[in-house]
Formats: sequence, C-alpha cells, structure tokens
Amino acid sequence: MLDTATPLQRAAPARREQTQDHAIEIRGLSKVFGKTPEKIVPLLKQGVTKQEIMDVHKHVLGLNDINISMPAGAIQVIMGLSGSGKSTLIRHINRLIDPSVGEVLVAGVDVCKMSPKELREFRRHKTAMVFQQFGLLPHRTVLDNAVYGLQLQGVPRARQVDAAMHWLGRVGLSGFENHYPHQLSGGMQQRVGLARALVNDAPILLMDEAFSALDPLIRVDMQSILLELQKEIRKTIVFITHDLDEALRLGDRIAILRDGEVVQQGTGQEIVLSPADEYIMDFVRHVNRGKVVQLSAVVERQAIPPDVDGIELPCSTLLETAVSSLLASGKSMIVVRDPWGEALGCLSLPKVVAAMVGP
Ligand SMILES: Nc1ncnc2c1ncn2[C@@H]1O[C@H](COP(=O)(O)OP(=O)(O)OP(=O)(O)O)[C@@H](O)[C@H]1O
Repeated sequence: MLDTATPLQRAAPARREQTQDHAIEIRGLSKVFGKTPEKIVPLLKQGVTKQEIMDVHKHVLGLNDINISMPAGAIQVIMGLSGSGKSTLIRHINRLIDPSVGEVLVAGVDVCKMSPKELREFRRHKTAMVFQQFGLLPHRTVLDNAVYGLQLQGVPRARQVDAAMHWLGRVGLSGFENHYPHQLSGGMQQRVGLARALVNDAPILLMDEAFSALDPLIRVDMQSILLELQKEIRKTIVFITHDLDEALRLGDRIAILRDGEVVQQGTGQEIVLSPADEYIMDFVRHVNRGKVVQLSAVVERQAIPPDVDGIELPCSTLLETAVSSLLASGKSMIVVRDPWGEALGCLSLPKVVAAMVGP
C-alpha cells in the first residue's frame, strides 16, 4: 500500500493535539512608522501610495493590509526582497511591534490585546525564536545556551539539562555540550540556536532569516535538519527568507511580500505553476520544477489501459523523484494514484520530463 499521507497526516496524534490550536491568522494588518500613524491609516483605504506616504506625509509604510492564514503544525514561509516588510511582519507575531491597524490571532486570541502579563506568558511559553546571527551568549557553554529559556522559566536544573541534552543530540551536537560558541563553526552555532529554541517546547517557532548567514552547503544541511525534525515536532513555524529556493524547499505555504504587501500566497507548486504577475514570474523563471511540481499537477484523468506495464506512484510524488523511480525501474510508464489508491491516469517519461522543463 502506498503511503500517500501528507506529513501533517502522518504526525503523531498527541503532537497534533498540542499544535492544532496554534494556527496564526493575520487579519487586515497595516503598519505605518512615523509620528502620527493613526492619521495615515485612513489614507491607505483611499489608495495613497507608499511613495506619497513617504514624500508628502513623511511616514514609512511598513506593511499594508496583510491577510495570511498560517496553518498549525506547518511551515509558513514569508519571502521577499530587502525592505519588503518580512521582519516587520514576523515581529508582529510576538508583538515586538504593535500594528497600526489589524489583528494577529494565535489560537484565536489577538496578541495585540493581551495584557502585559499575558504577553509575557505568551512569549515565554508559546513562542521561540531562531535568529540570523544565532544570538548565542558567548560566555556560556553550548549546554548553558541551550537551557537558557528553561532557566528563565525557573524549571529545575535536572529537567533543563535533560531537555537540552535531548535536543542537542537531535541536531547532531552530542559531545559538544561543554564547548563555547566561538569554538564552533557557523553551522554548528545555528544548530545550538535551533536546539535552544526546541528546548523551550513552544508550539510556535519564529525563524527570521535563520539560515541566511550560512554557507550554501551548510544552509542546505540546516534546511534538511529542520525538515526532518518537523516531521516529528509539527510546530507552527514562521520562516522568513529572501531566497526562493529555500522558500520552496521549506514552505508548506509561502507568502511573497513586495513593498509591504502580499503579492501572492499559496503552496510552492501553486506559485511556480501560476505566478500572479510579472514580478513573481521573474522570481520563478529559473526554479527547478522537478523539485516543486507534483505528479498531480501533470496527470490527466483517464482510464488505465489494461496492458500498461508501469510503476505506481502517489500523485504527491515530485517530478524529479518520479523520473528517478522510473529510470531505476526500467519501465516506461507511471500509473498515478490518488491518496485513496484510485488510479488517476498514466504518464510517460517524456511527459514528465516536458513538465519539468516547463512551457
Ligand atoms: N522602526 C522603523 N522606522 C521606520 N521605518 C521602518 C522601521 N522598521 C522598518 N521600517 C521600514 O519598513 C520597511 C520594511 O522593513 P523590514 O525591515 O520589515 O523589511 P525586510 O523585508 O525585513 O528587509 P531586510 O531583508 O533588509 O531585513 C522598510 O521600508 C523599512 O525601512
């Protein structure tokens, strides 16, 4: 029987219960920086441009009418070039920034309306951050960096150490507990950053350009570690990046920002196959479709000929994987099955390769 379940469906029930309430809803959120943002907000509805706000009103439009539903237990990527508003947006989620207008609902509760005590609890127990520059304390060992959050929470030392040892092991740092950050490479330091965030066991992980300071190969390694861990931890992860390949690799969903507005959001496949405008088209032009597009997007519903001699693959299979499987099998056709095992149609090798190349 083919395993056609999505990673979310495969997650352990207990973990799903823990994370299912931690969806994040950003609704009608705008942020204007300046002396009197409340005077600028009404102008946004009248269509005043970012440039006019800057030139005429001497304010900066950071974000304009952002609406994003971030599913619980999934990786939501926020992608955009420098100055598009990514950091401003992620900082609203733990209310390091207050919106000029709009709501940030976490588990249905508006973060912007929390009392100082509620906000403190929320930040401490519900969210953890991984920073671009790692944010490790240089005079603390790896272990003491990893326990830091639990120490603040007043958790007994033995439990702090247990949790830290577990997560340091999971990110491949067993044996490095007594090293200091300066004794580690950048990639290893960011593993500590990730372990420290996981030690807190918060359901929401906020990762602001977390892998952007790393060399390309190390960066891909870190992405693999995160994806592997996410199969088990099923956190609600908000991941900021300016890199499309990283966005496509990590994001269950991706929102692309430009000049403080969402230009397009959806799955990587949706964005690559149906770019919303020229701007997005330019972004996705050089994407390796084989790593993004699934058989489901290519197969046409048709009856399966009785004598077909092919391999069977689930419709969620990526084109690149499908080609490898086909070549390894020595056969010439793929029978594509839906998540319930029903045959949807057949695909030949040339058809799959043509879909990888694109129009
Ligand atoms: N405190 C602030 N005061 C005034 N303008 C600000 C402030 N913070 C951000 N901005 C402006 O808001 C816009 C969005 O900035 P933001 O830092 O969120 O973008 P970004 O996509 O994260 O960029 P980068 O990738 O360079 O960090 C920019 O025009 C920026 O100059």
